[in-house]
Amino acid sequence: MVEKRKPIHVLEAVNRVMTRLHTSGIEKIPLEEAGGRWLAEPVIADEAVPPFDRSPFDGFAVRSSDTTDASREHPVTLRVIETVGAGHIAGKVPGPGEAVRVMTGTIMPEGTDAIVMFELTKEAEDGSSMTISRSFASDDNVVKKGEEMLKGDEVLASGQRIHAGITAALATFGYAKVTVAKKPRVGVFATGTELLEPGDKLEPGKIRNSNAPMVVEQLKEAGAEPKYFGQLPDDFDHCYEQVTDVLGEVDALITTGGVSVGDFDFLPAIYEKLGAEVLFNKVAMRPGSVTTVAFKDEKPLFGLSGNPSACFVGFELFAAPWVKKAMGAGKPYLKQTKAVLGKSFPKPNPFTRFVRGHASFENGSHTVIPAGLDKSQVVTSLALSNALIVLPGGTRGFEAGDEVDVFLLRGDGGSAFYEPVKERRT
Ligand SMILES: Nc1nc2c(c(=O)[nH]1)N[C@H]1C(S)=C(S)[C@@H](COP(=O)(O)OP(=O)(O)OC[C@H]3O[C@@H](n4cnc5c(N)ncnc54)[C@H](O)[C@@H]3O)O[C@H]1N2
Ligand code: MOO
Ligand SMILES: [Mg+2]
Repeated sequence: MVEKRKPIHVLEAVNRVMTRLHTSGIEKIPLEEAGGRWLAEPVIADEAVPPFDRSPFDGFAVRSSDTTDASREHPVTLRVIETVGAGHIAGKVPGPGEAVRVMTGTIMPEGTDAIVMFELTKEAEDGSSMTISRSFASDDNVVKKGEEMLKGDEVLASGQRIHAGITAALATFGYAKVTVAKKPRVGVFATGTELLEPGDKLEPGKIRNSNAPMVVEQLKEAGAEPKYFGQLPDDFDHCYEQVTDVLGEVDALITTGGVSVGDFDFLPAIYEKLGAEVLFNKVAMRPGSVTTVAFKDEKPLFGLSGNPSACFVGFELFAAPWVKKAMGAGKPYLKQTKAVLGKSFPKPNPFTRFVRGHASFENGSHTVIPAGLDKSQVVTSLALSNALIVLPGGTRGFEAGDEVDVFLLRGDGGSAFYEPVKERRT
């Protein structure tokens, strides 16, 4: 007699996984390796930025009081006493009627309080003087110390994913090493006697393993350190032995296939023999209803479906946010938005459906259309998708023009929480 599983809502399933302890520990890594990781501590300005008053132009540093009477009719000529480039400090202090030639980024010479760009001056052939025909006030064209940040300011809160702009801020404030959460090591097994590797020639009854390379890639996108342990045939003893063998080496383990109720679906029995705590083994969603998550000694075991689209969705909903939270992400979930359905989806479903779709942002509105065949077994729709369209379960389908919830795949910023979509429409 086949076991009857009780489906739980997606939100409940997500919460059961995400409320478990997430610890990978922290480490300090070189700035140049920190891209894609999450800040485990806030970035604090170690100094003001800019750290000194400086010139924003190639021009002349002047004493504004010398220019008060300058006009087109009565130009003022100042003696140029020195030339200073960025990184150098003026050696002389200009007196009345004197100016210093400075380049962009140069610290303001002592005694000067305004910058006149070259284009507004007339220089003597020999460079010994220059003439201006308008007045300048104190601080005109001076970039002031601390204009951008003051010493001790919080520049960035922790929990943000490090991109090029954050790298620039880290470099500015002297973070040659950056404190980040350690990458969780996540093991991957593909189960199924029918599986061949991508380089193999097809044989009757066999298919190429697409789940393992896909999940490894999803893990990389999520920022984890994937470790692919290979394929396992549908043999209980062999699978059990392999799973127990590798558990010590990883922080989490993902398997694909073998989680349903078939005669050779051994994952449920493996969880039982391991004494793992099964959080759920049926979710009210399509695809991926058989997705199972169990914990063995605080290590999650993600039993993803063998069907490629179900495997993909199960990863994005449960494994990816766990990985990101373990890595210190403040916003571990897929980015969520609303979009207009560009094409009708007439098939009703009692469960929430995550349709692989293509979202585009044009003329100020988001439109999303289903990508390819919407079946759990389908692989190619995944290649065309950049979004999951969330269609709540109910008794009728959806029409073009309906507003729908959308999860954006591979987006840079995520959401802080898994927003409960209506799980059932009436
Ligand atoms: N009696 C029932 N049968 C099934 C149910 C059910 O509720 N009652 N659920 C169906 C649903 S929904 C899904 S989804 C699948 C899930 O099956 P498993 O997770 O146990 O996966 P397998 O049986 O091992 O494989 C399913 C399917 O996927 C192919 N596969 C497996 N691994 C890979 C891989 N690495 N790369 C590409 N394709 C893979 C496999 O050949 C099968 O065709 O169960 C339904 N059945
Ligand atoms: O769990 Mo299956 O993927 O719903 O189709
Ligand atoms: Mg099966």
